[in-house]
Amino acid sequence: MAPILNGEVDIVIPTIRSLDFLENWRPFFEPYHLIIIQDGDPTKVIKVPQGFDYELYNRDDINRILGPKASCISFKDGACRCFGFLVSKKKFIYTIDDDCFVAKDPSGKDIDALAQHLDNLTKPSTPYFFNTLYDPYREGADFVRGYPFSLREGVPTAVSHGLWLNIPDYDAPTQLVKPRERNTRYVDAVMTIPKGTLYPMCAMNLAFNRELVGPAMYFGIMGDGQPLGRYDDMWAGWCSKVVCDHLGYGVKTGLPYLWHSKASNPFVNLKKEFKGLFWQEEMIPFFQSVVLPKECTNAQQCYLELAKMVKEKLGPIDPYFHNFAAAMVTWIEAWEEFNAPAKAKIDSVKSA
Ligand SMILES: O=c1ccn([C@@H]2O[C@H](COP(=O)(O)OP(=O)(O)O[C@H]3O[C@@H](CO)[C@H](O)[C@H]3O)[C@@H](O)[C@H]2O)c(=O)[nH]1
Ligand SMILES: [Mn+2]
Repeated sequence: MAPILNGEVDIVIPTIRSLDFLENWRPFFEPYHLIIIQDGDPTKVIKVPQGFDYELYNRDDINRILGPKASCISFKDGACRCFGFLVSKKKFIYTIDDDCFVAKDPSGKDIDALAQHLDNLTKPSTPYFFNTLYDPYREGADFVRGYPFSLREGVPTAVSHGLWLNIPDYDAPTQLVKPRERNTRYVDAVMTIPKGTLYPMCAMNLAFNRELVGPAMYFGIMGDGQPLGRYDDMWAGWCSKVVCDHLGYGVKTGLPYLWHSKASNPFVNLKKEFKGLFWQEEMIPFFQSVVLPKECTNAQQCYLELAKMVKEKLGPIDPYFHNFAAAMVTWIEAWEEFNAPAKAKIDSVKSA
C-alpha cells in the first residue's frame, strides 16, 4: 500500500536496547523518516537496520544541540523521546517503543498501525457528545439517532492513542499481582475521549498532530537523578488533554493495536513509579481543576500557563514540581527556538 502522508510524518523511537524490531515493521515504516533517540551510554553503537531513512541522537548530541536547555530532556527514561518531537519538522509524529511488534487483527491480517493512526488523525473527533456507535466517520458507521446535527462536523483530532495485545501497560503493583496476565481482547473501535475527561496516555503506540499539540507533548524530567519515572507519558497525556480541551481539539483512543512483547521488571518499575502512585492522587485533581485563560490560543501559550499553575499548585507537594515547572518553561523555550521563533511571546510571559 502506498505510504500515506509520506513527507508529513516522523517516527520517533526511544531506545536503550536494540532496533532489531524494525525488521518486523519494515513493510510499514521503510517509506518514512525515523528519529531515533538513543538513551543511556552515548558511546554504545546502536545498529540501525539497512534501508531505513533516519537521524539518530544520543545524549552527547542532545547536550551539544540544546546546551543548558538539555536539562529538560530526561536521561535513562523513555521520556527522552520528546527530544525527537522537538527536532522534527513534520506535521505528524508517531512514537513507538522498541519492544513493540506488528499485531494481527482477528482475520489474521497484519495491522498497519501507522496507517490507522494517520486515519484517526485526519478524521474529526467528537468530544462534546458521545456517539454510541463509536467513530461515526468510519466506513460503515455514522452518527446515531439523537446526535445533534450542529455537532456532526466534529473538531480537528490532535492525538491518536493506540493499544497493545499481549503485555498490557500495567503499573508495577498490578504487574506484580498479575504477572501472567496477557491482553488477548481485540476491541474493534476508535473512540473520542470526551471533553473534560483525563486518561492514562501510554506512549508505546501513540501518534499526534505536532502542529496542534506538539508543545504540550513534553515528557518531563524523569529517570536519572529524578524522584519519579514511568510517569512521562502520563504527564504529557494529562497536559495535552487539558490543552486539547481548551483549544477545541479531539483525542482518540482504541485502534490500532500492536503486539507489546517485553514486560519490564516490575520491581524496578515499582521503584521508579513509587512516588507517582500517591502523587497522582493529587496531580489528577489538579489537572481536573485546570481552567486556562481564553487569551491562550495555542499550545505554547497554554503550556506556559500550565507551568505557572504547576509551580503554584503542585510545588507544595514536593520541590520536584518546582523543578518540573521550570523544565516546562525550558522546554517551550527550546520549542520556540526550533520552531516558531516567536521569542517575544516567551519574554512577555516571563516578565509577567
Ligand atoms: O531508561 C530507559 C528505559 C526505556 N527506554 C525506552 O523506552 C521504551 C519503553 O521502555 P520499556 O519497554 O522498557 O517500558 P515498558 O514498561 O514496556 O513501558 C513503559 O514505557 C512507557 C511507554 O512507552 C511507559 O512509561 C511505560 O508503559 C523502550 O523503547 C525503551 O528502549 C529508554 O529509552 N530509556
Ligand atoms: Mn515495553
